[in-house]
Amino acid sequence: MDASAKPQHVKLVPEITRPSREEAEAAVRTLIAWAGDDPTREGLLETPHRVTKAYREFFAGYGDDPREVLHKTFKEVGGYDDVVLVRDIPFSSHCEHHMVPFFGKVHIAYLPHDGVVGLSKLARLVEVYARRLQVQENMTAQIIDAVNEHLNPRGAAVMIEAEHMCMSMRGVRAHGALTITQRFTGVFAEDRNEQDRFFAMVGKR
Ligand SMILES: Nc1nc2c(ncn2[C@@H]2O[C@H](COP(=O)(O)OP(=O)(O)OP(=O)(O)O)[C@@H](O)[C@H]2O)c(=O)[nH]1
Ligand SMILES: [Zn+2]
Repeated sequence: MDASAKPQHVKLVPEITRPSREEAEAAVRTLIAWAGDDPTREGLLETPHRVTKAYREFFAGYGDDPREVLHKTFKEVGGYDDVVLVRDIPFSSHCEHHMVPFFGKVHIAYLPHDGVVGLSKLARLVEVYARRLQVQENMTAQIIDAVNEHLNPRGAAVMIEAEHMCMSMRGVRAHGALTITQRFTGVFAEDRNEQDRFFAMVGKR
């Protein structure tokens, strides 16, 4: 869809002035030199172009609207109102502190109130927020807030398990350390049994 055709509510982050492609490529050349290499050598000549192209993909989530992902619900579900859980949704994102990847799995559960959403949409919702500069806690909160706002469930639960490259490739070099964040709302927050059921379904007990 043409970006200009998107509705106003797409503007999820404050307006920023996006630099031109040429300016972004010049910045990549600067970083190559900062790394200690020669941006004019043959193997690196096209790299700034590739990097700016890759950035469009890595950070495509800024142009995505969770409302568009979750607006369509299905009500003919035979009265089904028990938990719907999609677990092990793979994601990769970039930490906003170092701009290096963190990646792992997201588990999302909700107790339907007024219809259900297409299962793929929960994975699409993860992409909306993963393809931005992130911290894991914020991504956890944003996902559950979107589920609550757009599906109005009786309860929701989100857990993210991720490895942060800024903690393994550099800095403390804690290879394999896993960060787990979780958030419960509604029935999941109030009822320990529902939380336990969630943990059992994601294989955490
Ligand atoms: N809470 C949280 N911290 C994160 C996340 N991603 C990266 N970090 C942390 O952000 C912190 C930034 O700390 P600073 O002291 O400002 O930066 P630094 O000197 O590069 O820190 P070190 O990684 O300890 O070398 C580090 O502790 C990272 O591990 C995240 O998703 N959530
Ligand atoms: Zn980091």
